[in-house]
Amino acid sequence: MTMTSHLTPTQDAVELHGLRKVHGTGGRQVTALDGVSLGFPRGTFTAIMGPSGSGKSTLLQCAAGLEQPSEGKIILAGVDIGRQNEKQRTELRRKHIGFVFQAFNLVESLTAAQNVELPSRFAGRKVSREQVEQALASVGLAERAGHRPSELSGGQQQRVALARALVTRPDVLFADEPTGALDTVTSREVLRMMRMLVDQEGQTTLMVTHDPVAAAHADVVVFLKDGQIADRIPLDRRAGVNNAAAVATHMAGLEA
Ligand SMILES: Nc1ncnc2c1ncn2[C@@H]1O[C@H](COP(=O)(O)OP(=O)(O)OP(=O)(O)O)[C@@H](O)[C@H]1O
Repeated sequence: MTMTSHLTPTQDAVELHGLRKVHGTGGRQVTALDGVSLGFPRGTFTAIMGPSGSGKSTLLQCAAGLEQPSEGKIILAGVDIGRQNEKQRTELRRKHIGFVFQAFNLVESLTAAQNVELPSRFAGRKVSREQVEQALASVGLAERAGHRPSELSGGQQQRVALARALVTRPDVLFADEPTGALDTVTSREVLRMMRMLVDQEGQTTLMVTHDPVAAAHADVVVFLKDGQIADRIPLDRRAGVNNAAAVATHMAGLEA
């Protein structure tokens, strides 16, 4: 079991300590995470890559408090979530976490602004009209607040989902294949927006992706293999497109 520590405790928005996750029981057990210790520093953008089945989604789900690890500890926004009951964890997620997924999950009959507001309203937390406007403006969609999803491009719809995730100003944004359903051009639009949110608003972001070009927008790429950290490479932002090539080469090495 690899126990290499990548923690920088004083600055991390999320800390994972010796995380293990075993799915299933009896003879059908699968070890999805096998001793992962990793920190995600505040205000940085981390991409998580790795071959299919390497544990990326499990890591994201555990780090976000959606799945319970079999062993290990998760500190989110300074709180040890293993010590919390389900209700406290739900509250912690609502307060401190935003999510975007491959599917935009927007309600077709509602406007962009109403979609941004809806989850907070469900959670019993009122967000003001200004907060909604600000969230849409932060993803460059101030002019589209009154439009329904069908009147927006795929990239714009994902940016609405991004605004919805960010309207409560979460400590950490979790993104699981956020550009998986988008074409190359609209992917870039969403990734540039995510990068800008990190640079301008200090939005801590954690993204699972298969796409080296998407990962190249991050500050650090963590590579998983067989539930363990195979590598962690910091990217030099000045290297631009060369980063995507370096990430792709690294991935190919892991898949070989
Ligand atoms: N609910 C579950 N029950 C049983 N096994 C599971 C469950 N969820 C995940 N696994 C297994 O755990 C391992 C890691 O899965 P995970 O989805 O985290 O990998 P991944 O790297 O995100 O894969 P992909 O890139 O294909 O989405 C895989 O072997 C998977 O089959």
